[in-house]
Amino acid sequence: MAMAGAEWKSLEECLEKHLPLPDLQEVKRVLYGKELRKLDLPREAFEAASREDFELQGYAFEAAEEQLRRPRIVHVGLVQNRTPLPADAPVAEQVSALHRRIKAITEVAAMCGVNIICFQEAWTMPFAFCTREKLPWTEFAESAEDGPTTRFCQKLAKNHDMVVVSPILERDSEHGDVLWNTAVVISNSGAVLGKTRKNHIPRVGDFNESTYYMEGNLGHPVFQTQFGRIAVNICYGRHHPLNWLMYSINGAEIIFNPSATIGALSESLWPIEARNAAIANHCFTCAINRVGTEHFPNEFTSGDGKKAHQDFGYFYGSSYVAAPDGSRTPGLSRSQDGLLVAKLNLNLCQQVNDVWNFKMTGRYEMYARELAEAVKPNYRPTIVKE
Ligand SMILES: NC(=O)NCCC(=O)O
Repeated sequence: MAMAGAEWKSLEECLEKHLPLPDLQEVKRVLYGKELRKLDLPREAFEAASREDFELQGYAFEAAEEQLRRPRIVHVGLVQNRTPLPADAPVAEQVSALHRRIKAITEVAAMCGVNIICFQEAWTMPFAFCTREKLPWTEFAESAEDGPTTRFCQKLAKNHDMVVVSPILERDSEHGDVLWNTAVVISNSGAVLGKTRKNHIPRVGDFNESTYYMEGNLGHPVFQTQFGRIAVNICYGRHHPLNWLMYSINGAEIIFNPSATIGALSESLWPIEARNAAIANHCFTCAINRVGTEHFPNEFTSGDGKKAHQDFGYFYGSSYVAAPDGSRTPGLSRSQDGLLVAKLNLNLCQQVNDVWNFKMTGRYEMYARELAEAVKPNYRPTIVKE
């Protein structure tokens, strides 16, 4: 089956080009829950985005007014980007170029009043795990606590009074120098609030990440920020409903899903999974994917009998935000760097919870009991036969 690259800009652009207005409105109602109000972002922000050659979009999710609680408004920023330098450029130069790119995008986010910004998975490097080679890719790993990227993000956070979620390749020197796929959460004060690790490591296609790091060992931490309680479900974790659930059980109101995924594998799943998680868990979810094709110096095979190749496939961007009522923003483009700003009213989480009651009707105790049995080596599935 044909798989579009950069030439197919987005589902939204395609629908808008081809559907008559009344049909378009109905299609948007079904695809996006409802049409969200566009945010009135500052003109200078659009000018800067255009100068820096990235897309800027902004949408608002509304909630009903309450008598006892004031609206709990937070602006989130989702960043998707290409790697500016080729993968065979010197490591330090690639990292610096990415720092410069992210600084420019974060400055525009600040103009738009963003309170919490999240970058894409392993944002300081090409997604080189397909290669199964160690050097030079392991040289991109850094300390989560005081590596150069964390120090860079601390400055961004403090300068812009913004919480920064920075997904990196971590080297943990306190524990045998091992690598992890980690997101560092930096408070708007500039302090490192903590870190969380990718719980599910893919073993699909060219996602050979298990060659580099193990499943995370930090559980499902939720970070209390000045702007709300946040969690980070890194990439492949989005296929695991219980992973989303555990962040929600720990109180997450916004779950970020920084990702790196390609069209041939997951593009039809992408619009469903984070949106479904927002619905199922009465929270907001923010799905972020990188953009473009990354070429590697050496050929690698995919273990499928096909010819060796030097790229992973096409990272299709399409980052979006979904709300607990099932509504969602349109996606950013499939082909361009971008910043998506979303204004959330966190009161919506409890409002939807009170209507749909998934937290109340969830049979967690029954699942816990049954799962505890099911994972035992001598378990026999409950199948009733004639
Ligand atoms: N980065 C990552 O875990 N990708 C796996 C593929 C996918 O989840 O779509």
